[in-house]
Amino acid sequence: MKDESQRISVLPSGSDLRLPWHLRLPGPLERDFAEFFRNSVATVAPWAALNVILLLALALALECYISPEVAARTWRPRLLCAMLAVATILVARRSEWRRWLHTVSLALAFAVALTGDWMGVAVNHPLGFSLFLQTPLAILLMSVLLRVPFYGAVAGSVALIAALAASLRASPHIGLELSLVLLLLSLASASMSLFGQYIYERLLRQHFLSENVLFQHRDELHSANRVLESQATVDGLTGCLNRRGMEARLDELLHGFGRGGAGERASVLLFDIDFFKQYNDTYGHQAGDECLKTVASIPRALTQGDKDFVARYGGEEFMVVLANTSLKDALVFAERMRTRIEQLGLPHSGSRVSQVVTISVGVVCAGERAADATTLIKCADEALYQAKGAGRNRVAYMSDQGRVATL
Ligand SMILES: Nc1nc2c(ncn2[C@@H]2O[C@H](COP(=O)(O)OP(=O)(O)OP(=O)(O)O)[C@@H](O)[C@H]2O)c(=O)[nH]1
Repeated sequence: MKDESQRISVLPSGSDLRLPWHLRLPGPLERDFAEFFRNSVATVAPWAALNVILLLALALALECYISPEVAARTWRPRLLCAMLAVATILVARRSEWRRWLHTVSLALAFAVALTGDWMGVAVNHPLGFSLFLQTPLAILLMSVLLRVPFYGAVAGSVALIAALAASLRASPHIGLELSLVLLLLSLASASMSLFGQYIYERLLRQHFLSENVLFQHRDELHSANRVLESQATVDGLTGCLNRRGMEARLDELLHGFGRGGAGERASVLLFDIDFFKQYNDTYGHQAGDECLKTVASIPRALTQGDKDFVARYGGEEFMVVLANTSLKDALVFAERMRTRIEQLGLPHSGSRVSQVVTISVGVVCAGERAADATTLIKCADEALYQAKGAGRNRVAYMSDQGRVATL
């Protein structure tokens, strides 16, 4: 039951994915989102800016056609706007300048609206009021095309509408009614484009948040799996591989034979502590556990190869597998291990062979006539049995001919 709840807790929960109404993401996610947002806007911003340049050119052409005097006043402000549009294209395309994208986009929208206001006040022509329409167009440009972030677009829209109101008041050619119509149009444009911008940014943030949370949980899931995997193959008391881990590693090693993996040899050493039952009876089960841990630390310290390993085969029985090791070398290892454990000097008054803890070892080598894991373990067990029978605290081995001898 406990395991099940732990497993479920690594999956995303609803609260991880809930985006607040004000759109702000928690902590560093907000910074990451800003970059993600800028990069997504950068792909459309150059086309939006190009669109602005074309419209500015068309407006100027129309002004030249209707009234060359008006065009003589408006070409400079229109050129300024076109230059800012070019700057927007450049900033969007260069990744090292991209952090300025929203600032330049805002500057372009302000330039379009404010030059419109200025021209509307300066130009005296029956169609001059249309110049004030650049404000609602600039608001649309800022939110819908250049995708300035929502709060920037709100502030920008308020400032542009205030500037329009001031310009209309200052204009000697525009009456109150027309002023109200123009203001209403700008307000309508602002409310619709800001609403659209809010929805768009919300969807984008939600998508970003979901992906991030899922990635995060996937990583958590992977590390939890790694922990579970190691728990399933490692013995909790000694830190050696458990029997399941041992079987997997030994199979892997033996399957590598003939594929140039770990060479064509491997030696298997099976050992157990002499008179361990008496040790438990004398010193208690807990001291027995400590003794197992200390004894296991010796072969773990002695094994060096990547493919060598030590496993707790069961109870007080351990297995050492030495990859690419001949019988001769395995016997040297076994003898060294036996001596080191004896030299630990762990008192064992219940033992009938020594005053300290000792081990008996059975060794077998999988050579050219490579055996399967079961046969190898059976042979090592037979050798261990002989070591016990020959008086314990010694190493016995099975030769290539299948004969058992003690050292
Ligand atoms: N403390 C402790 N004891 C264990 C553990 N696993 C097995 N044992 C004990 O190990 C003892 C093994 O006893 P036996 O199989 O009779 O072997 P032995 O007394 O070592 O005798 P020989 O192997 O013939 O020298 C048993 O008493 C088990 O209870 C463990 O995890 N902790």
